[in-house]
Amino acid sequence: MSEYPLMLSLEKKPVLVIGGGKVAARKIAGLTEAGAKVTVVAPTLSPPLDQWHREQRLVWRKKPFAPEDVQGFWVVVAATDSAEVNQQVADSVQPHQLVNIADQPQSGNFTIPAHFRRGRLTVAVSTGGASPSLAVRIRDRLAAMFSRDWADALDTLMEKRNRLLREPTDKKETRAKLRRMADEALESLWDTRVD
Ligand SMILES: C[C@@]1(CC(=O)O)C2=NC(=C\c3[nH]c(c(CCC(=O)O)c3CC(=O)O)Cc3[nH]c(c(CC(=O)O)c3CCC(=O)O)/C=C3\N/C(=C\2)[C@@H](CCC(=O)O)[C@]3(C)CC(=O)O)/[C@H]1CCC(=O)O
Ligand SMILES: NC(=O)c1ccc[n+]([C@@H]2O[C@H](COP(=O)([O-])OP(=O)(O)OC[C@H]3O[C@@H](n4cnc5c(N)ncnc54)[C@H](O)[C@@H]3O)[C@@H](O)[C@H]2O)c1
Repeated sequence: MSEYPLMLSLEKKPVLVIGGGKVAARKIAGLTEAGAKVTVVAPTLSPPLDQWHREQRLVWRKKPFAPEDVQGFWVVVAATDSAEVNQQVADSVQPHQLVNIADQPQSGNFTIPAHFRRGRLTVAVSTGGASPSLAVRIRDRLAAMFSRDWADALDTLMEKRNRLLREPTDKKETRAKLRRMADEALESLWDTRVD
């Protein structure tokens, strides 16, 4: 069976990260960028996470993981260096919780794809855990094909689209215009490489 790709709105949502090391820091960077309210359960924090804690960008519960810690969190990420603890996290969540297990993807119910952004454009690459290193390499090759100009172009497209959708014109005509706008953007920006 294949996985279902989705983009998750995490603004103000409580997210629990177990572990305070290198991998946890990367996940937390992405989560806070998405506006999540991150709580970390870990006996120790790496220097960057300790800094974020002092800046009150995360809540730190200084302790080893216990199964009841997952209660009340919509999203849970296990990123400790202990396979046993990570598996314990997977075993503690309820079926309605989203859980990512950094060292045993099949024990969780979501993984994080390698990705890059150009403003509102997100390009994500997943190998479903087959080779995270290959996903990163493919991501890097694709990223080189997308200049920074895509960000502005998408803002402009969104404005134009919203304006068009408000106009009381024929639906067919609107759709044709929207497609033409997309074609023009693609024509002018495709393969405008990053220097
Ligand atoms: C894309 C990215 C997103 C993110 O983590 O945010 C991500 N891994 C990244 C980095 C990275 N991963 C690894 C290294 C060290 C090796 C190296 O340097 O190559 C580095 C680099 C580093 O840590 O610096 C190795 C690794 N990864 C996993 C295992 C465990 C295992 O599979 O057993 C092992 C150890 C076994 C091995 O080596 O294979 C597991 C997972 N890693 C995934 C995603 C998910 C599947 C994605 C997919 O396949 O589509 C999945 C299943 C779970 C998850 O969702 O976490 C992020 C890109 C960062 C960026 O943007 O640059
Ligand atoms: N998914 C990925 O992208 C990816 C990439 C590389 C490695 N990994 C795997 O991720 C794991 C973490 O790697 P790392 O480099 O971040 O390790 P690390 O050594 O930098 O950090 C480990 C953290 O786990 C915490 N921890 C240990 N026991 C704990 C417990 N009982 N409760 C709560 N926290 C506890 C420690 O305090 C520490 O903060 C490893 O298992 C590694 O195999 C995953």
